[in-house]
Amino acid sequence: MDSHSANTDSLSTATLTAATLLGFVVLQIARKFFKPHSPLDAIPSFGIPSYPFGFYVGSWNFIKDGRAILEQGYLKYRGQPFKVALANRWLVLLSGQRLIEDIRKADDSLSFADSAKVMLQSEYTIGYEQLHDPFQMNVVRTALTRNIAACFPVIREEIAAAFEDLIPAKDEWISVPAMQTILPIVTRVSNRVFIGLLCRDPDYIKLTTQYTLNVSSNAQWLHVTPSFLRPLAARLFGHLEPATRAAMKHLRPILQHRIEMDDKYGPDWPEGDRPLVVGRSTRTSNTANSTQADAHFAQHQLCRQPYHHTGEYPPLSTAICRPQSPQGILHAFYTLAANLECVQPLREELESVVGAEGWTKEAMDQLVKMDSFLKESARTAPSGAIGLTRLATRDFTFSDGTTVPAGTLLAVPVFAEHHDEVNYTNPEVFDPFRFSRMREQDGEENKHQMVTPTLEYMSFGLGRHACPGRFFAVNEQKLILSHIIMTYDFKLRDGVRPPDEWIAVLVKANTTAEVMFRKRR
Ligand code: HEM
Repeated sequence: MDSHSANTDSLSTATLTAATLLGFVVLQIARKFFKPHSPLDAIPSFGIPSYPFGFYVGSWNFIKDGRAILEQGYLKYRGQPFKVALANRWLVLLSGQRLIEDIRKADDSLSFADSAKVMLQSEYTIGYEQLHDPFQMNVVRTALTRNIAACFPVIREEIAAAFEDLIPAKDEWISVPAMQTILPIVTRVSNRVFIGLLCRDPDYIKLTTQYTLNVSSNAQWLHVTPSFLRPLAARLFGHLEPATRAAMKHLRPILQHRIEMDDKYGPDWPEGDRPLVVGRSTRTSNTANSTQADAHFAQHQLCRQPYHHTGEYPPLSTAICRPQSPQGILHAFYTLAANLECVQPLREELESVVGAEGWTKEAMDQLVKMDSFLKESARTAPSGAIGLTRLATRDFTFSDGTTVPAGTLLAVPVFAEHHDEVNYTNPEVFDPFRFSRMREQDGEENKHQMVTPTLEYMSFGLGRHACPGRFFAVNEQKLILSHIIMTYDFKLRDGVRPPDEWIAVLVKANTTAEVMFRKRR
């Protein structure tokens, strides 16, 4: 190629690039001036520079520092709606009791499942059906919640076995990576309830632990992938299909055994062999007996494309897609290790209550200080900066007259609400027994519990979509923390609570910190 044609080529490339950029700028300006008026225009935006393309700069800033932007927006607009830029859409924030109450009372015009489709990319990361399927909701609401007390012996057994495997109680201090140790323990304990002793299989532990982590990381890149490419991208690079295939290798024999037992015994399935939760679920099926319904449902699932299994089979969809459970325990453990003065009062309460009642659900209900400690930990370290995410499925008008059009994504800045002095005295202070003190007042004994969502405390959401797994989750957290407190002395290797890790509005408890354990003296 001679130098003249090389120059011409680079000139035409530069011209083409400049023309493309110019075209893009003109298109954006034209869109700004000619786009139809939207009710969203009336809602003030926050964190968006006023120059052209400010939306994109704002959305980039939000990815980097979403929590701080929300806190500042909250301080400016508390009680009024404001909006921030997400990668490709607005997110409208609603705060203050009046607007939160509107969300609480709303029907399906504000949809939780559709918001998960956007925020979690649930269709590709979990399986869309999982958030809709009445089967799994019924498993959690009825079969799981009603059987918590019956599950106690196996949960306790699994906690003891898992800790002994991963943190053997020795006389000398041993150091372990906190996240890599606690996450598999919690996953294993939850899975024991759903799938029995398969929960101990190292391959299954790895699979389910990794699955939990993949849900949020894959949701992030899928969120910025153009929507028409998502099905392909998820199929090529996502975790759902390979994880489902790998899990079904383990689950298939269990399901088949359950089906065979059901065919043989029907309702008289021998008690010892009966699954703890799935076999007792109540479903909306017309099948007369629920065990049979479950077994045939599972069989039906096996016949379908693997892509859909994860979303519909409870051991996978219900137990392991809940990263909040291990996260909640990890947060609480870091906080306890950073506030060792709390250990003695918690031990005394445990010794007194469990000494009298044994390791029962009734005993867990009486652990008022433990409940307060865990609730305060969840208040100060919720699973993210926002909660109560909803998608408007039709135009929706709030009680202050604000209208959002169908398709708008909404959320409450929960972290900011949890740190507002309107809601809490000294909100920045970690006060482990603030809720147990409240319960000492006459008439307040049964209030302020961790499982009770309120307008000021939204770690489990609020209203008709408030987490149905919270009764199980809180009992599990109490049992695990109790085991740690009664079995070990522990401390943070570096002496201070390791910082949480934020990306945009999501938070993870520190992933690299080491913690130290020895047998309790
Ligand atoms: C500490 C642990 C957990 C936390 C912090 C948590 C938190 C939440 C939150 C914030 C929501 C959304 C509520 C709303 O927007 O109003 C939710 C929904 C849900 N959670 Fe949990 N969760 C936990 C554990 C669990 C467990 C262990 C299960 C099942 C065994 C579970 C099952 C569900 C289900 C099925 C929904 C969807 C509810 C619906 O569609 O109406 N969660 N959870």
